[in-house]
Amino acid sequence: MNPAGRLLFAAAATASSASLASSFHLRHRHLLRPIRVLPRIDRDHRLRVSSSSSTSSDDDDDDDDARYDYDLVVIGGGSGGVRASRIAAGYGAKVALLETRMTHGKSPEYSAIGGTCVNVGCVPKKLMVFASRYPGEIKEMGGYGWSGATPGKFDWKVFLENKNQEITRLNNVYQNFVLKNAGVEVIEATGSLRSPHSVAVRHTSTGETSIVTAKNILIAVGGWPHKPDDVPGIEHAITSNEVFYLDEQPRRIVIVGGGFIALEFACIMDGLGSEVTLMYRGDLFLRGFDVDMRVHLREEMERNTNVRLMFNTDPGEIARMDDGTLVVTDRDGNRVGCDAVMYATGRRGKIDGLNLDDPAVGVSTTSTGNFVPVDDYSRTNVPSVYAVGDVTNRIALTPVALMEGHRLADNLFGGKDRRVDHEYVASTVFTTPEIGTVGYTEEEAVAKFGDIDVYRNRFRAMKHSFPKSEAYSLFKLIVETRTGRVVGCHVATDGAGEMIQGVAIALKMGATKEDFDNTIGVHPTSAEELVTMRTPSYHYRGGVRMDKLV
Ligand SMILES: Cc1cc2nc3c(=O)[nH]c(=O)nc-3n(C[C@H](O)[C@H](O)[C@H](O)COP(=O)(O)OP(=O)(O)OC[C@H]3O[C@@H](n4cnc5c(N)ncnc54)[C@H](O)[C@@H]3O)c2cc1C
Ligand SMILES: NC(=O)c1ccc[n+]([C@@H]2O[C@H](COP(=O)([O-])OP(=O)(O)OC[C@H]3O[C@@H](n4cnc5c(N)ncnc54)[C@H](O)[C@@H]3O)[C@@H](O)[C@H]2O)c1
Repeated sequence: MNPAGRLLFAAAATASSASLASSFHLRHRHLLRPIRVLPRIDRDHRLRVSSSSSTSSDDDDDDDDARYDYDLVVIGGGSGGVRASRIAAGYGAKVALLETRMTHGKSPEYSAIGGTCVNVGCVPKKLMVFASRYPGEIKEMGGYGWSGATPGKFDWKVFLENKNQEITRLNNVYQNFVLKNAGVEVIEATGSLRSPHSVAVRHTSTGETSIVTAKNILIAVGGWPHKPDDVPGIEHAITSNEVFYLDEQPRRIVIVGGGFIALEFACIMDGLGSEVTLMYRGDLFLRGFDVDMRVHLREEMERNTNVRLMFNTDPGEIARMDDGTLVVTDRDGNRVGCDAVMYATGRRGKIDGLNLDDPAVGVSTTSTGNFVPVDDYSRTNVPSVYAVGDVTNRIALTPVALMEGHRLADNLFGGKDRRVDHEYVASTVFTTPEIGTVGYTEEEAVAKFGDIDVYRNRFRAMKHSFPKSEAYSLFKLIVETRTGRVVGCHVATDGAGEMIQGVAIALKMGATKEDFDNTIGVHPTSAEELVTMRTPSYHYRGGVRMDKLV
């Protein structure tokens, strides 16, 4: 199971998405009702009512569609919201999408059209990953015969300026091409629910609020970084939102957390030349990932980065000094001086202000985490209100939000019946090396299947071997013995993200180890290891590890 999903679905610690889904159904039986698939909508056939002058009533007669201003109002212009509205409009639905800002920036929102991923997530993060890897490349050049190369000096301001230009370009593409061309009405406004069929629209430019009505409402507001509130001085700490807009590169940074964001930024900031201390409260970071991969990454980071790894520790206090620097004192009294403290301690649904708990709205939320629970069709407990993406606390990844939004639009307006499918979702932690993963970890597979065969190889890739760098790759395949099916693949290597995408297709199709064996490799690559590991490294029978079968 995808680690992100596994963590998020911790309560439903079952091993397949089918069982995840059924456990979800048991817990949320009250949410379930038969899905009603609508016929394709004839765009020109419908009565259109100006959004500002609407007087539509809110009672629940679904058949009288014409009295609503829109077929669909989407709150939140991120991955899930953009995809749902674009596809819905493509089917002919009248769609309005509300997003608080059209341009990213250092503002209370940080995000803008395109959502977290585009503005303060995947995209700027990946640009920073690219920037951070040049020094490593240059270090190895000597082995290849280049002399005199040095990485020079990283200019944070230049990078940020270029990054900001790129994100502004993407904001424009989303607003003026992706959505406009699809026929979606994009409104720069903040939405909140007034009833199951009406949304208050607070326009960002004027501050004025109007009410629009919709046959269907989609909550796609995403998430927001969460900082614990029991640490004195926590107000001095930044999150991933702010790190993309810091005026200066912190010379020393303390990063708190042990998940995707903490690990990625530890490697990024190290590569860019900051002194990094990673504080993680557990024994080993990336909980939920295959244990071998976690250990391997720790070893690689210890050997090849300057990141100071502090486990079993948590900040007890953050204090600002007279000179503006910060001191983090951990719960054991260790003091670490720095210029910035970044918390990457998880994210919560951004539902504040959505008015969901108003009795006139009545959308259920979780008691912790500000999430909106939904079923396999992304339905909330209120028939006309749906939710997709991070706010639903399923798997917090962009492609998952895209799939959820797409399927919802297919169901509502495309005459289809498509449940969301969270099985075999691949993901990658963009550390150096990257950790790519799809399917079950070794630990999960043993617990679920009892009998498994594990193929494992640790090696030095040709690129690093030649300059004699101490950088290693680790590849693992987890095979269910009974069926021969490959149920998990985990790779720690350069380009793991590019590699794991292809493997995910094979696993999704149910590929067996024999299928992998019958596949001819691409030579010379690291990826060919996936089809050349012929002998199991060890086995489990009845849940017991055996180095050799007897
Ligand atoms: C630092 C970081 C790095 C990441 N890297 C990756 C990665 O490499 N790969 C990956 O797959 N995922 C990554 N993610 C996760 C990914 O960004 C999210 O899973 C994805 O953006 C979720 O999409 P969404 O549609 O649920 O919400 P979002 O993309 O968060 O979009 C929600 C939008 O709604 C707007 N909004 C909120 N409330 C309102 C309101 N009331 N009215 C109007 N608008 C509102 C917000 O401004 C926001 O733009 C990363 C996340 C972070 C924080
Ligand atoms: N490459 C990617 O695909 C990518 C990158 C970044 C983020 N994401 C998505 O965004 C989500 C959020 O990322 P994240 O890293 O913030 O969350 P996360 O859930 O991955 O990690 C949170 C970490 O914070 C720790 N933590 C939680 N509360 C704490 C506390 N009070 N004190 C100390 N530590 C605490 C947890 O133990 C965990 O290690 C991820 O789960 C992932 O789905 C994906």
